[in-house]
Amino acid sequence: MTNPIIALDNINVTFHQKKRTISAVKDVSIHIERGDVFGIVGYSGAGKSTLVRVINLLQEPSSGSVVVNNKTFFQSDNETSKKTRIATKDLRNRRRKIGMIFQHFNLLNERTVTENVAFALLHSKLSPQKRTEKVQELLELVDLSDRAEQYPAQLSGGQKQRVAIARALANDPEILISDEATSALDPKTTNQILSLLKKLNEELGLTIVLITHEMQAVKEIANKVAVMQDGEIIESGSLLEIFAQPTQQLTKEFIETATNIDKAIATISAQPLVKNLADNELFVRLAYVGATTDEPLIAGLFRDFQVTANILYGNVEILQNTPVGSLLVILSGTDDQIKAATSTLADHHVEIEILKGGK
Ligand SMILES: Nc1ncnc2c1ncn2[C@@H]1O[C@H](COP(=O)(O)OP(=O)(O)OP(=O)(O)O)[C@@H](O)[C@H]1O
Repeated sequence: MTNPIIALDNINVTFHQKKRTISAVKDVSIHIERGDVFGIVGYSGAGKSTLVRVINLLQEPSSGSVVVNNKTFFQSDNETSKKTRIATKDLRNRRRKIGMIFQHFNLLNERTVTENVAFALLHSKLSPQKRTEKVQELLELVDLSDRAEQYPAQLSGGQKQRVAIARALANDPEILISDEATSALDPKTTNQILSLLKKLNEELGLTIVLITHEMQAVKEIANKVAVMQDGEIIESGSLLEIFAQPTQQLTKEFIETATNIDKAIATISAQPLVKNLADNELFVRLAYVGATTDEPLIAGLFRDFQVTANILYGNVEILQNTPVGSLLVILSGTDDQIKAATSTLADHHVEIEILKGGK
C-alpha cells in the first residue's frame, strides 16, 4: 500500500462570474508520493496553478478531497453538499510545511537577501540567534552566502530565485510547489535552478510539485508527469512511461519540443535521400527505451533479414538512468524482408513510426 503525501481526489474548481461559469479544474485526481518530483505540464490556462493552489487550500475546491500528510484539508462530495474543512489555525501551521516558489520570485524589494529569508521565520519559535543561524544555513544551501546583504535589484534572475527558494525552505517544508519557477530564466540559469531543486529533493527528501509549460524542465528532474489540458489530466505516469509511450497528441507535442525530434524530422525529410525515396525503401522513426539499446538490433536487421538500415539521425537521452532513444532511419529491402525485420523490432519493444514510403 502506498501512502501519498498529497492525495487530491475528484477535484473540481468552478469559478462563477456574472454570466459565466469557468470550470478551471475538472474531476482531477493525483496522488503524489513522498520524495517524488511530480511534473504537471500544460499550456497557459490549462488549470495548473489553480490545481496546485488547491494543495494548500489557497484555492478551495468546489468539490473533491484534499489530503496532505494524512490530514484531510477539505472534503466535499459535490458543489452543493456539506463541506468539511481543516481548522484555520491547523491549516496555517500546516501551510508553513508547504513552500512555494513562483515565476516572478515575489521578493520584498526594500529588504536585503537576509531579511527576505528571515521574513519567512516571522512566526517561528526559534530564538533570534537560531534564526540568524538558520538564515545563514539556508543561504549556504542555495549558494548565496556572499550576497546576504544585497537587495533584490542587485541580483540576477537566477539569484533572485535562489533567495525565493531559501525563503520557501525556511520552515523546513516537506513539500515545495514550484509554479513556473524557471519560466522567466534563460536556459543556463534554468538548468542551475533545476539542479538545485533536484539536490534539495535528493538531500532533504523534499517532495516537489513542478508546474511548467516546458517539458524540458520536467525531463531534467521529474520522476512522474501529468499532462493537463482544459482543466483535466489527460495523461499521467512515470517520466519513462510518458516519454516512451505517450498516448495523447498534446503529450507527444510536449515531448517533441523537449527532444527536438520534430525539427530533425523536418530537416531530414527535406534531404534528397528522403525526398527521392526508392520503392523498396521506408523512412521510419524507431523509438526505444532501456535495455533494447544494448542489443545490436540494427546490425541484426541485415544479418537476419538482409534489410539495410541507413541511420540519418539519432538522439539518445538518459532519463532516470535509462537510455531513451529515437532514430530516423531508411530501411531498404523487399516487402517481406522489411515486414519480418520490423516485426522483430516490435518484439524487442522498439516502436516504429512510418514517416514516408510503404503502401
Ligand atoms: N480567480 C479566478 N476567477 C475566475 N477565473 C479564474 C480564476 N483563476 C483562474 N481562472 C481561470 O481558470 C483557468 C485556469 O487558470 P490557471 O491559472 O489555473 O491556468 P494555468 O495552467 O496555471 O495557466 P498559467 O500558466 O497561464 O497561469 C483559466 O481559464 C483562468 O482564466
